[in-house]
Amino acid sequence: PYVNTKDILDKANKGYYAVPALNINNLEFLQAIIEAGVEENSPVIIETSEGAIKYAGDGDVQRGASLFVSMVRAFADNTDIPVSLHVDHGKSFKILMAAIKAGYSSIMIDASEYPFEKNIEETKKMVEIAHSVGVSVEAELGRLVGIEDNVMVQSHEAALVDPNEAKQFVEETGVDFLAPAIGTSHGAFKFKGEAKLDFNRLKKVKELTGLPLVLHGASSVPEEVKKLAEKYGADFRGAKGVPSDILTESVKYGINKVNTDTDLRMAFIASLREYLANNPGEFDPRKYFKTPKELVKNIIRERLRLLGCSNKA
Ligand SMILES: O=C(COP(=O)(O)O)NO
Ligand SMILES: [Ca+2]
Ligand code: NA
Ligand SMILES: [Zn+2]
Repeated sequence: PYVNTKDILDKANKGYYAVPALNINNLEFLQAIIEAGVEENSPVIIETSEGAIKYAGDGDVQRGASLFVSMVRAFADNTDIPVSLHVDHGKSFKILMAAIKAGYSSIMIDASEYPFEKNIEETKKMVEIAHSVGVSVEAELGRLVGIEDNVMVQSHEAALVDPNEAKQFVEETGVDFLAPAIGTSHGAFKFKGEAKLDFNRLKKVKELTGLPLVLHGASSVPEEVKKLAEKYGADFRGAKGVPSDILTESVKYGINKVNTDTDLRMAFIASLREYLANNPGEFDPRKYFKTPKELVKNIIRERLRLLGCSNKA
């Protein structure tokens, strides 16, 4: 069934497990996600960035949002696993309202680049609107280093979450789930040196808020995917993600939603490169998209098991 993201995350919070939030821009990634969720009997959270909504509607954001709701509901209304649809990194009031109007389960209002008080003000406004029509809300505190969907956040601006601010933020905004910045960043090039997250801050934010918490920039960049892509001409030198053991540790300390976009993209392109290199005469998309979808599904299945949400549908 099509559910509210809050329902999925409140269960995960109580059950001490996490659910991946998986970004899509087209049909093929959605098919892979649903198939993996059904095979693992796991809830799944589908999310779309503002760029995805513009892409799907060719710039018409209401059309883009409505298209994604129709696509996701076509699967969700016909399967036994809980499925929700979420706006990732919402910053535009117009896009957030289009998504609410279209029937999204939840939205993220990302006002994390503003000063604390303005983040509270922006988030509070969207919470009031979203809650009035039963839509749940995610917000972000602290700033991620890295490329946030083509917006480069200078590393000197990166500020990890202040746990005491988190308590005040949650109380004043009424937000349903929170993304505390604890050292991850978006994209495939996350750590200069060794991967390290600030688990002390994470534990404090959990103690002080009790809310389901979100890890952004959680892709692992699996070595075998990187190697496959590079074997067929990709240049992913320096790509490095969040190792699996650090992901499981973050779940132990209170993460319940694990945003995963880069791993799906890398898997798809690695397998597509391999297929095209080995099938130079092929031009049927049902053929050349098939094995990429399979690899994406396998990556997702592994992630569902790692996060502990298999058989939690
Ligand atoms: O945080 C993410 C995705 O992060 P990755 O680039 O690590 O997949 N989306 O909001
Ligand atoms: Ca942000
Ligand atoms: Na999000
Ligand atoms: Zn993110």
